Amino acid sequence: MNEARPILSVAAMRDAEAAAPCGLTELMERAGRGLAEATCRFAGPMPALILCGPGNNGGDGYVAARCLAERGIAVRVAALGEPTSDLARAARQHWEGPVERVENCSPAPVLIDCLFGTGLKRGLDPSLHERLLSLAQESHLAVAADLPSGVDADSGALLSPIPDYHLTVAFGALKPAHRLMPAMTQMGRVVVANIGIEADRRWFEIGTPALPAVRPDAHKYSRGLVHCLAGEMPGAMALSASAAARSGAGYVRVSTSRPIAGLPRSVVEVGDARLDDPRIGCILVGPGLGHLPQLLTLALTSNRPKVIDAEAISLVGDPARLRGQDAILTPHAGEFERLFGTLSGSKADQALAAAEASGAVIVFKGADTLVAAPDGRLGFAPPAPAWLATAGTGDVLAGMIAALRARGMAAFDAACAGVWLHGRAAEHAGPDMIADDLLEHL
Ligand SMILES: NC(=O)C1=CN([C@@H]2O[C@H](COP(=O)(O)OP(=O)(O)OC[C@H]3O[C@@H](n4cnc5c(N)ncnc54)[C@H](O)[C@@H]3O)[C@@H](O)[C@H]2O)[C@H](O)CC1
Ligand SMILES: [K+]
Repeated sequence: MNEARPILSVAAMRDAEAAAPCGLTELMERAGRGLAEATCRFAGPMPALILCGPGNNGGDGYVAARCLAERGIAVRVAALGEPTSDLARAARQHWEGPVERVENCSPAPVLIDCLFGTGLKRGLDPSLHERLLSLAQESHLAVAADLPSGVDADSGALLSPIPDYHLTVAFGALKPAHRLMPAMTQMGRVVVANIGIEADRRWFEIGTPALPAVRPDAHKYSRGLVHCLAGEMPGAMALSASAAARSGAGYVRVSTSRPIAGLPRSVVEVGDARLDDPRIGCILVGPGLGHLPQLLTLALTSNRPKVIDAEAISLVGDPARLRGQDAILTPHAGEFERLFGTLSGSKADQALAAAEASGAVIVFKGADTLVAAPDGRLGFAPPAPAWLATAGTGDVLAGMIAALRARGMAAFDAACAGVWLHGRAAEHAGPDMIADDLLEHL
């Protein structure tokens, strides 16, 4: 797997800052320098206006102003008032230029927002967010330092309206909001400035997967047998089974009571089949299931790994029923709520709570898909095209994950890999794709 980018909550970021051997002053210096560097690369030598807030996000702004001025860029600074933290006060003192007032400063081609970062506690006052929106509107490029001011770093919620940014420079590590809705869609390109902190890697952005190699002595069973349980609407399982076959499973079979149209000829249809067959690498139940709870019950009687998708998720009834199962669940928001109820906290908190309650790997789908493991690992999907939001793409994802699991990947790794490949397949398929088209890009 490519070096996955770590994601730190506000609390984890504070711990990492405190543990940094270089000290906080140097961290701020590196953050400000990284912001100036990224802005220059992105915007070139255009004149810039930096808005500085009272805390350390503002401190980064004063450092960036000094660095931009050293590069010969025409930079102005406007502040909300005097800095309130010692670090920011020191950074302010090292800025030798004038400091204007945010309320009445004039705009510039590049706007750099250093008003608030991870310390935001509530939405900006209406007059301030209006001012931010209008200064961004009058600029050519808007850059956010760490986070757009108005975004809750842990949940991705907008505490007050923000403009659309072209660039967001995260310091040290991504924060959950960089990969959560709705904030993630307004940040433009997100880059991480390395400031030399040691980041915990239990939460991370899902990166390019390392897929198991096909061994020279492979045969169809050793490459992974996926057993699909077709339900009342077998078209959905045709998509899943095709996706499993195209995702490298050695053998895909579907148990069904009637012929299924649209299956590749390599996928085998069977009547009754034993589900305790040790050759089964993964069972898939849910796509097109309809009201056949007995098929879920059947799947749960087997000790084989399983992917539980779609209607089957709601039919589980009680998350505790999954304890001891080697299961991956792939709910969208509605299915998630039907099984787990209304959980509190951010989407990240909810995904982790669901994984803990069920003992299963949870793929909590959406524009900001998360993969949560019961042991606390959490993968955040990199942004995927919005045109994935169409009927049947979930069936394809479930089939892909089942194949990767059957190929011997661990449940959490298979789920992360499936989510990543699904997003990239959609990029290749293009905006006019339907779910069937994804199969040609796996
Ligand atoms: N992560 C690192 O290693 C480093 C991060 N740095 C930067 O510091 C900010 C976080 O700084 P902090 O001082 O904790 O918070 P803020 O600057 O975001 O703001 C805190 C300040 O603002 C007040 N406040 C909060 N919300 C509001 C509001 N809606 N209206 C008015 N005032 C508000 C709050 O009470 C505080 O006084 C991080 O994002 C990085 O940019 C450092 O560079 C060091 C390294
Ligand atoms: K900011």
